[in-house]
Amino acid sequence: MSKKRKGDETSDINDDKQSTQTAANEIGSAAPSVLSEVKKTPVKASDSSLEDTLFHPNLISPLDNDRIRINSGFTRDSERLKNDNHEYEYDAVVVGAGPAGEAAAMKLAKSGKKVVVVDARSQVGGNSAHVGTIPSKALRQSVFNLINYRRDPLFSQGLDYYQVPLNKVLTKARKVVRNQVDTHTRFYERNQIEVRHGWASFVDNHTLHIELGDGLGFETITFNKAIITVGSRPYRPDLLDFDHPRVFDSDKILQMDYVVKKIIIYGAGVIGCEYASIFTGLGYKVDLINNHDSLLSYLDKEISDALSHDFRQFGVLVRNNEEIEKLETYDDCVILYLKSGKKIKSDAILWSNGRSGNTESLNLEGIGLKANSRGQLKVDDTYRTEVENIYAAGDVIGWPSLASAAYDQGRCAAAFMVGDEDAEPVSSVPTGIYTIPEISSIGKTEQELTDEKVPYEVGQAFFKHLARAQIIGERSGVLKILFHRETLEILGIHCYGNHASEIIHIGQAVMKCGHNLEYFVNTTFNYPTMAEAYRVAALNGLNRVF
Ligand SMILES: Cc1cc2nc3c(=O)[nH]c(=O)nc-3n(C[C@H](O)[C@H](O)[C@H](O)COP(=O)(O)OP(=O)(O)OC[C@H]3O[C@@H](n4cnc5c(N)ncnc54)[C@H](O)[C@@H]3O)c2cc1C
Ligand SMILES: NC(=O)c1ccc[n+]([C@@H]2O[C@H](COP(=O)([O-])OP(=O)(O)OC[C@H]3O[C@@H](n4cnc5c(N)ncnc54)[C@H](O)[C@@H]3O)[C@@H](O)[C@H]2O)c1
Repeated sequence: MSKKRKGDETSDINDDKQSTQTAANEIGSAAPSVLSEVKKTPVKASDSSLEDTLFHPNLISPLDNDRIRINSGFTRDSERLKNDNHEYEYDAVVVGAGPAGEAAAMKLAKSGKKVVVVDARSQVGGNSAHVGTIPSKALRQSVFNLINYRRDPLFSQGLDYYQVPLNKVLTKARKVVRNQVDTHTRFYERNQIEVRHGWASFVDNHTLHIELGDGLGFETITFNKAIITVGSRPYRPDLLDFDHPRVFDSDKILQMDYVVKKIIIYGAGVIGCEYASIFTGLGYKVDLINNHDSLLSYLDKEISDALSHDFRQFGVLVRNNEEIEKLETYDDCVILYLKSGKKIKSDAILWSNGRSGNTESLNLEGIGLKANSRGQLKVDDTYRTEVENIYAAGDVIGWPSLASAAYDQGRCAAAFMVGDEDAEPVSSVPTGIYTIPEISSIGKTEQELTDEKVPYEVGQAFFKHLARAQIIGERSGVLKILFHRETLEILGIHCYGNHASEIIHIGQAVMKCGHNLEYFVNTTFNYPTMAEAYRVAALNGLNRVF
């Protein structure tokens, strides 16, 4: 009779596994499912058939017939690259390899679909990686570093102040773009997603024409379903001659190769404000022409005011409620005439007044679709267009026109396409504006809560009082938490200051988890940190409640 000793329970489990494995091998099922079976079946010490069995480890012999098969249930690889049951070459085609297209393609591939991505550029990444988010943020970072360097007395003594050519600071941005393209190219490769380069247009609901360029002619492919993720491009009114070397939009500005002293930025949306920060940081004088009566009027009013104040401090001349009448271009300058009668002379103009969806070249008539006047497509809650097998996501559907949301929308569109039951359309998106300093927010503004007659209260933390902010030399900045004065539910968070776009995510997570303001008071924050602003703001707000 065997004796029970330390580890007996383990030996029982192993013994049980052994016997189950033998049975499993006979019917060809996989070892891993056996292991999970073992965990579910507790072994009783009094089981007499096991008591006589000695403990021994599971020995693997390459000479026996045990083989771990790929179709064990752990992976769907075996199903990948097999078409669904239909007559077309591909289960799905994704038109556009920006964030929306990439996310859609990844989700489709992971769901076992045969997918092809078509993009007009010779590299993946979309406008986001080539001319939008990535180069502008990398450029901003270089300018931010330059500003800090100039401000720091350790480095700035004896430093000649000169205007830095945009092209010079763009060197770093180009490197980041290249790295991003490499990273995203690998994603497609690793997931065995075919990528074709050329301009796509629809022949009909199941056929795509691809113009290959470079005299290579064209090809046609057939597909069961499609996702349109063609993104957007700067809106170019006929009023301006964009071929002139002093007239730029946000794509063309990345090619500017001369130094200017003054620049007009027409359009004070997100792009206009971000570039106003970049150009003043480079030492240029900026005239920022705003069609509205305040900057980024959808933001918290105090934050919009703080941005205007800081812009003025840094030499941006903000001109509100103005509209273009005409632009004259000369070899050595441009002159902007405004409807108010003003005229502004400058070295160049950056037009940043909105974007249009890239739908013209898609031959939408071929599939019975029509875009709106801004080239955007209408979709339902599942990202399906009015044509049953055609979906759309990203900038081409309009709101919110952000890379962050485009990625989620693309993934969700594909999830709905493959019938995922838990897919949810994108609804709450944080704002992240990379001016210097940054702005970020989530939830409602004071104006919205006042209009809705919600009894809210405000908690504030000014960065200049935080130890971490003082250490890193942060001069301006504020975190505002708006909360319901009775339930303490967090209703909105608004942040102005460097790292705002990171700081906001702490609040976003807390809101999403359903915690109220007390979370920030009952949680110990690292010290010194910028995150500590949440505790300071929460206490400040609670002190107002009576
Ligand atoms: C200057 C600037 C800064 C920005 N900064 C930010 C930021 O900081 N944060 C943020 O979240 N968002 C930012 N955005 C917005 C962000 O870039 C867009 O929301 C994002 O690129 C949209 O992604 P998308 O997948 O819809 O399309 P896109 O990135 O526009 O990609 C679409 C792709 O489709 C291709 N395509 C178009 N038509 C065809 C066709 N007929 N056939 C084949 N291919 C075609 C294009 O070549 C392109 O590669 C910024 C935008 C700009 C312009
Ligand atoms: N940090 C960021 O998140 C970030 C940075 C830059 C750009 N973006 C995205 O890029 C988009 C474009 O930014 P923007 O600053 O150029 O413009 P915007 O969308 O903020 O609009 C600026 C102005 O142009 C008008 N407009 C927009 N599209 C138009 C069109 N097709 N025809 C005529 N007028 C039009 C608008 O009504 C507005 O008055 C934004 O929607 C923004 O989401 C985001």
